Amino acid sequence: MIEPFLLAVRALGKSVPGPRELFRALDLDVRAGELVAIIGESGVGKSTLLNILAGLDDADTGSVAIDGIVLGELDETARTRVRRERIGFVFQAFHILPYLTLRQNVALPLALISPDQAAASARAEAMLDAVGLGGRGDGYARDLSGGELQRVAIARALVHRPALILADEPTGNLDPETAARVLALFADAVRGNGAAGVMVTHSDASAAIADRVLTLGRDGLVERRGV
Ligand SMILES: Nc1ncnc2c1ncn2[C@@H]1O[C@H](COP(=O)(O)OP(=O)(O)OP(=O)(O)O)[C@@H](O)[C@H]1O
Repeated sequence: MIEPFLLAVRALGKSVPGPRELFRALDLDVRAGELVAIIGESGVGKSTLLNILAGLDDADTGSVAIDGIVLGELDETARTRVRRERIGFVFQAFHILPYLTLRQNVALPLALISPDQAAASARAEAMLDAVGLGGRGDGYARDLSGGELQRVAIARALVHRPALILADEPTGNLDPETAARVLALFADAVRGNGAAGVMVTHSDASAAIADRVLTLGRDGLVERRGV
């Protein structure tokens, strides 16, 4: 059977020590080129869900399939490979490594999966250009503003053309104008690359750019209407 969705999540359940159930029977389908925003109160489990989608955390029940590959059926080595090759992650705190140049930071996901380091470096330069930081590749994180750092983080998440792009509060620390620019870039990247995008956010402005807005609660994700 051909899976029509790039990301297909079925009957996902997760509890944390307490014990406290975060969610159960959670389903989510995201098509190629579609950007979904997930909102919900603090502590409902949004970041936990994103980490499960990325294969960084395990669900208690249910399954996550990326491009038809079920993460739970893979051993750790295979799961790491899927994560490296098919997933781009924009973390809230950027995670730009301070001792690497910006070009090396952006090239890193590609350098991990490709032996052609020169090509990785050239592609990183093109990505920096695409996020408005052309010519800054030799610089370091300490030279950048918060908005610039977030743009580097987006360039790095996209450099290896991942099928699934995940973002945890991608505009969390940015002023409204910079946030709008970063969001537009992110949405273009998802749609332009035919990727599936899932973004966790508290911001209405961020949610507004998504194709669908889903609220996370105990019973899973519920579509918000009339945005
Ligand atoms: N490993 C763990 N052990 C114990 N509790 C955990 C663990 N991981 C997450 N939690 C708890 O699960 C809940 C969900 O956390 P999570 O960070 O996913 O929420 P969130 O919706 O992203 O919140 P916020 O919007 O505040 O970032 C929190 O109450 C958190 O303390």
